[in-house]
Amino acid sequence: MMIGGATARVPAKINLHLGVGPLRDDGFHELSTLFCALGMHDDVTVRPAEELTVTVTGENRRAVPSDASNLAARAVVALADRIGRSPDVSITIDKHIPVAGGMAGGSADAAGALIAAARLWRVDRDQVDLHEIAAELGSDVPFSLTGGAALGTGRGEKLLPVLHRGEFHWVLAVSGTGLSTPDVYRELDRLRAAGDRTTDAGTARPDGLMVAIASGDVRAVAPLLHNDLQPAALSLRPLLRRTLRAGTEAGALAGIVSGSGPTCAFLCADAAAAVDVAAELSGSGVAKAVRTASGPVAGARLVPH
Ligand SMILES: C[C@@](CO)(OP(=O)(O)O)[C@H](O)COP(=O)(O)OP(=O)(O)OC[C@H]1O[C@@H](n2ccc(N)nc2=O)[C@H](O)[C@@H]1O
Ligand SMILES: Nc1ncnc2c1ncn2[C@@H]1O[C@H](COP(=O)(O)OP(=O)(O)O)[C@@H](O)[C@H]1O
Repeated sequence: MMIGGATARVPAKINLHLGVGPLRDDGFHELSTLFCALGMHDDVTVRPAEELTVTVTGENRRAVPSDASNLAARAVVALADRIGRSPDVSITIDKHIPVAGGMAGGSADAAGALIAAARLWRVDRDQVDLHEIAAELGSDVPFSLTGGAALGTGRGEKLLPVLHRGEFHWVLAVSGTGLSTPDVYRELDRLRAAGDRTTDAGTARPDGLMVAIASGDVRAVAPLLHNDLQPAALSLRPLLRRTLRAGTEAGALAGIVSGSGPTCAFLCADAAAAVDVAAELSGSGVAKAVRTASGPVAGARLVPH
């Protein structure tokens, strides 16, 4: 039977802990990070076509490339190369994850394209290791495939599932313009070269936070959120200090820059508190858009047509 198309739904991520070690010879930094997948998704649909095309729809479609540089297109080409077939498909991305926001939106689309194309082409996933292809596409792509909560090491591509209980409720303050991930890592290197490393977690494992996540106790989790990239993101975008302050003043338990930023993520006591914090932040004018989302949620998965 010929399949007409396949759609994958893929979550955004935040880093509950992002410890950045030294710059490696390959240009990446050694990480110790605790990823958490959030209930904010892109949908990626792959259909048979005469040539490889990318169409982007949805509220965050602007600034997403629709040529071969799109990470979803690169994912399809990588899988086609691996199994020795033509990559000619049409890819449609329904984009809801902020672009260049530190929430792994491009990685989500790559992971979605991989599992959707694998389904369309009936790839035997016991024979073809999608995780390995994902890691070649980007450091965050393997986590977009697996989702949940996971400890990421290496450059972020080596994953260990982390025990978690219950749901945590977040408010996301989204900026109008993104930050480039390499620029933020470079800024961290510059700040480190200039001296102060006292707040750096480096590659130590976040054991206390892992215990807190397993307990499901949001008040134990809140004070342990940490991001070594935050000073670099704040250095490039000083106005984010105001956003972080506004979130905690609005009643969040804690606020943190998400990954390389500029999205700020606020942990709230429960779902009702998240709605209140979101309403207050929306009125404060410190963000282009304010969203709520909870997690951990599942990683990339196929959805019925
Ligand atoms: C910072 C994080 C935190 O999860 O994500 P975002 O917040 O951007 O989503 C990740 O480390 C981003 O992962 P990802 O966006 O997949 O990065 P990649 O495409 O692999 O690498 C882009 C560039 O980021 C820098 N990079 C990335 C990962 C890493 N461990 N060290 C690095 O120095 C390098 O300059 C690299 O060339
Ligand atoms: N499918 C995609 N979705 C979003 N951005 C993409 C995609 N493919 C390529 N890009 C490029 O990747 C850059 C980083 O985007 P994104 O993955 O959303 O951010 P981040 O690395 O901060 O999580 C964007 O500026 C864009 O040019």
